[in-house]
Amino acid sequence: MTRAEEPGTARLDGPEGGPPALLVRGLCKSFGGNDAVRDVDLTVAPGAFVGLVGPNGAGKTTLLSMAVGLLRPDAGNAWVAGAPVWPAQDADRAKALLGVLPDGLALPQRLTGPELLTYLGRLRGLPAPVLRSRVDELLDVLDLAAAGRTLIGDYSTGMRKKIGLAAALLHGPRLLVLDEPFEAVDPVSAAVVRAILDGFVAGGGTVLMSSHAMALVERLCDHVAVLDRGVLLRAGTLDQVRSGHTLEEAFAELVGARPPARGLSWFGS
Ligand SMILES: Nc1ncnc2c1ncn2[C@@H]1O[C@H](COP(=O)(O)OP(=O)(O)OP(=O)(O)O)[C@@H](O)[C@H]1O
Repeated sequence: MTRAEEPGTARLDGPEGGPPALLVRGLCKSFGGNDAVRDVDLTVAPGAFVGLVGPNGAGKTTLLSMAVGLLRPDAGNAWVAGAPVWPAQDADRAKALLGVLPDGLALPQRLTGPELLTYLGRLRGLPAPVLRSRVDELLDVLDLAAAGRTLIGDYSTGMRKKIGLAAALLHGPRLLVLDEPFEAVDPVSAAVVRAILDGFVAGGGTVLMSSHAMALVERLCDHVAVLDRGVLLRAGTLDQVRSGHTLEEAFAELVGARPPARGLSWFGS
């Protein structure tokens, strides 16, 4: 069954069968009295490609961070293919299934891209020949091979995003959770990333990604979730959420009135 539901709860279904790729129940987080995420429920079925959209400050990063084990929730939990994300000491199975590209990823500045991936692959216990060939392939496909001797501290923003994505993909996860994966990525690399993600979903993987790029979400995702002020306003298939409009129009309608667009007074005539 695929349907859009009431605010605060949503199912995002793909093919039937098995536990959800990601189950979120009652996630809440507040910072100093500001409710960043309010009691969010979300069910993402295996094989779904979900776009999480919302205005600046809507709570997307906070929600994704709690769902993957990077930020402790005030309440609620998440499960990856039935494996709990919280408490942290019970999250080994969930983390093995997860590939994460966090917002503002803190990367070791004094390692090169190949060193970082090799280090992470060893931590994940990948056999040496498998690790070597995956590192080479990822660097090649993401156009980072030529920068093999460059320290990550000297990477551009887009290169950092790509090495972060490579790190998320390295161990062959079943669920990718990506915070703004296309931010600062050049158009040629973006096409590569799109192809990687399409192939990942075609192979049975599941993607949940946040983005502000509505056209990109419409092009890539089969499901959309709209978050505003910490509340999940709507979730469902792309067509359900768009309901006959463009996603941008539907989004503007859902998140409601904002101050009207206007120029700056000191530039106006
Ligand atoms: N560590 C923090 N300390 C205090 N407030 C925070 C913290 N992290 C997030 N917030 C607040 O929580 C709310 C949600 O922030 P969040 O970064 O999750 O939004 P977002 O939807 O990802 O925004 P954007 O699209 O601008 O990246 C905002 O009001 C933000 O100021």
